[in-house]
Amino acid sequence: MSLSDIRRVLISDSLAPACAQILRTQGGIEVTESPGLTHQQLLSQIQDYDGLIVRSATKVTAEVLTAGSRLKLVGRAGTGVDNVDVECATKNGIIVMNTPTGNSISAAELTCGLVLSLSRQIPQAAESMRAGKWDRKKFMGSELYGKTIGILGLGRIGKEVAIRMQSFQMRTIGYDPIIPAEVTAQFGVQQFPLEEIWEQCDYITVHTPLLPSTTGLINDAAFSKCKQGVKVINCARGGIIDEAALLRALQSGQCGGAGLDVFIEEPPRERALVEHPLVISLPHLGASTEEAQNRCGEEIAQQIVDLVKDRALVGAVNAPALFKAFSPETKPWIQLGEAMGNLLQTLLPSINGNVQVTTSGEILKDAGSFLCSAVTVGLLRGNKEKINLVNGSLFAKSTGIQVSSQHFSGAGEIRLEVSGGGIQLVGSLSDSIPCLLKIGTSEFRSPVTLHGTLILWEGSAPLLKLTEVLSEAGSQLEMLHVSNGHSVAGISSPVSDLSLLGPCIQITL
Ligand SMILES: NC(=O)C1=CN([C@@H]2O[C@H](COP(=O)(O)OP(=O)(O)OC[C@H]3O[C@@H](n4cnc5c(N)ncnc54)[C@H](O)[C@@H]3O)[C@@H](O)[C@H]2O)C=CC1
Ligand SMILES: O=C(O)C(=O)COP(=O)(O)O
Repeated sequence: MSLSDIRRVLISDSLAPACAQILRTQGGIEVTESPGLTHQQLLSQIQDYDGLIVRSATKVTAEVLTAGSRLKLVGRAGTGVDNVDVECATKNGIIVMNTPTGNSISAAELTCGLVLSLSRQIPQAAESMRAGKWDRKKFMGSELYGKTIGILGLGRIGKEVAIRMQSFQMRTIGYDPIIPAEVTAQFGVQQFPLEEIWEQCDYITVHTPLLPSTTGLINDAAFSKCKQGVKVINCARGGIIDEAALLRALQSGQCGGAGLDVFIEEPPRERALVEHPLVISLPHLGASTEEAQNRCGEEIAQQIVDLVKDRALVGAVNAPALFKAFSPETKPWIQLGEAMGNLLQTLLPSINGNVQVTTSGEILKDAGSFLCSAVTVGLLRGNKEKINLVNGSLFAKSTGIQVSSQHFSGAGEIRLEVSGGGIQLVGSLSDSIPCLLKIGTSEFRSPVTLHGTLILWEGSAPLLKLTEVLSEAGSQLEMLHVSNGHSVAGISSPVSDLSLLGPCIQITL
């Protein structure tokens, strides 16, 4: 099963029309657009599709992924993939890809809009005008000028928020455990430990993914350390600000207002926050601009077309080994690893225990992990229906095979060794073509191209017998390699009866 073989795609959320158009015209893909499918409808239809494209509304659960028996890809036209069970997708060998930059500006602009709205209660004032009032006293605001905004999460969106709020001459401080302080200083954000952030801020905005470490990042304890009347904004994910703690802080006056675009449950059935007079709430609109939707729709479509055309793998969040299979430098090594794993599987009566992958040569210094995945895919091909470079290493663990790698540097040969069950195979590339050099102590006089259908036997070549059997079977000898122990023949098509040649094995790579 090739992961690039994507013929039918289902779009189950509302996306820009450009997405389907690019898939159809550039990828030759059949596209069904069904925004607003119910979970039950999705479950009953997904088996007909190779790819599914969603925004945040469709919940791509384990049930959906399992029902999608031919599903190879889930595309998220947007940033957060928390509506996709990525772990289950990986187990099932399904690529999950997103377009993380396409909607950053829109989300940042909306965040800034909420900061401004909170400072002057703009939506509340507009609402009171609509109700026929002229209430100038009630809506006394405060300037942003000279105030401090704390930005938690200084990635793509956090950075854009900082740059924009600086034009109001706000002081921008923040915290991010990954982005170095020197980097954020370049866009005007001074970082502090979280403990020192709370007491400094007039506004706090969160721009992190929802992780165990960010769930309830702003909670009762954090609110209690904040300035009285602090205003908070969440345009990231519901739950980063603890909703119950926020309600308590609003009721006590510790929090002076909140701008919420996202909720733990969407749409929120619990209405206390939405109905609170100091809360400005929105129905998850961060990415809802024409520009962001066009970008995300076009990008996800282009990424899928690139995959289908075998040009590149862009935006995949769960397939580091597969990514290597698209790079011209590493692609032939991946092919070699798969072919050697497959050869080892054919030579051994059963595979369990340890398989050792040994690389040598400077250019393979960091290749251990993706070559282990490639060897595993070859080892398990035929035993596991959906084995590929997305789930290779996960499958090895569950099958009781331990594939580990070691590397020898130095100026010697660049080669790959795969050993298991007492058999050692040595391979390398010859003009970028995967080749076998040795089986145990049998060293081939010239490299054996690992491609097409091969037959392998111990001993020298019974050339006459071989050509006779092959011609009777309608096949032809294409190459013959001999060594001090084994011989390998490349043949034009598989042969059903090899018994006339004695103990031979046939392998199709
Ligand atoms: N409301 C909406 O419609 C939209 C929401 N989003 C959401 O916005 C959030 C941020 O998106 P991006 O900026 O693109 O992500 P990003 O990955 O570029 O940045 C996230 C940052 O959070 C940091 N981080 C992780 N744990 C942290 C912690 N404990 N404390 C502080 N920082 C932490 C990371 O180091 C990273 O730099 C995501 O949750 C995304 O799903 C994105 C687009 C639209
Ligand atoms: O990209 C994200 O993370 C978002 O939250 C945007 O969600 P949406 O595409 O508008 O359903």
